[in-house]
Amino acid sequence: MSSLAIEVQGLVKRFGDRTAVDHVSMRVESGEIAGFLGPNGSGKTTTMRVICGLLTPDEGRGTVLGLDIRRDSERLKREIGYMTQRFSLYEDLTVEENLRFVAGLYGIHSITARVQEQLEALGLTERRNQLAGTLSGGWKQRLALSACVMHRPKVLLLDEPTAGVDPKARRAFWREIHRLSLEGMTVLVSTHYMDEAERCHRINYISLGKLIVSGTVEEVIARAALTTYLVKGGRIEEAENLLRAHPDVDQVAPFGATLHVVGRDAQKLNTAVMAVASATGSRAERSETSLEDAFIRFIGGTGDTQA
Ligand SMILES: Nc1ncnc2c1ncn2[C@@H]1O[C@H](COP(=O)(O)OP(=O)(O)OP(=O)(O)O)[C@@H](O)[C@H]1O
Repeated sequence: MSSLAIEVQGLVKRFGDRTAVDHVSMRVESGEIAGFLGPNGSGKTTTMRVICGLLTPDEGRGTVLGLDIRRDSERLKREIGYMTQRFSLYEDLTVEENLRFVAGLYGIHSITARVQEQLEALGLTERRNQLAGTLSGGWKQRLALSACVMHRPKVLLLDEPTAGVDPKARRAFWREIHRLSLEGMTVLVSTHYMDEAERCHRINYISLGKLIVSGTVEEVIARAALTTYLVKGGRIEEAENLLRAHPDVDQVAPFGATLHVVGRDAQKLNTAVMAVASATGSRAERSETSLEDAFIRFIGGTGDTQA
């Protein structure tokens, strides 16, 4: 079998006259954590639903674990774990009862042993008798993840699993994702958080239904071909206004008392930044371009204003 867990080509999904997914091709290697990023409404959820066989594409083809996403959709549903954005648990059941219920749905034979294993794997043992409704957001997500991998899927699709969860709980959640990946699970995860994108082996960026760029974080940043300066000190507000109005400057973003200044033409940006720094008594220094800068540049290229 190929080492590709997910391979889709030219996927198109329309809702009426709206094209939610527009000729998307994507490959995810086995055991890889692939990030799926893009503005709201750019087509991430729809693409995931097509990949797991819940929606039939209008055009295009694809395989997951060698299974055809159109023909083998019923088998696919058993091979894939899918955590939706609003994954719901039974709030008036305990953690353990929720897991036992899910194990029953999947027709798992030795439910007690499997549930015990899942409780331990996700650090939920101490909370096994707690009502799911009383868990914090982070623990609810861990329980949801636990439910989604109960049937030991080889591919896991996670749709914004950590939205609204605090940083500590997000970190714990990502430890689980990495653990599952080390065990050989392939993960496709959508997120709006840049730090989460950086935890992925590769990322895919979609805008207005079109896949704009795929690659490692370094490759994606390099593809944006941007130059970045940090400007600080002096009359910083005046510097910000001048830089914003400058034709050779593409982005100006304040981070505390520092301006993050980005441009496509390194030479012209250098000239612009140095002139403004000198006029306003500020200091300017070259800096690394961030993933966020790169994404904003890609959105600029597609005319999507939803970022
Ligand atoms: N069942 C549906 N019927 C009609 N339009 C839909 C349906 N599902 C999605 N859409 C539209 O398709 C587009 C893509 O939506 P989708 O939910 O896939 O985006 P997304 O990238 O997951 O967004 P978000 O980050 O907000 O979750 C949106 O314009 C959405 O309104």
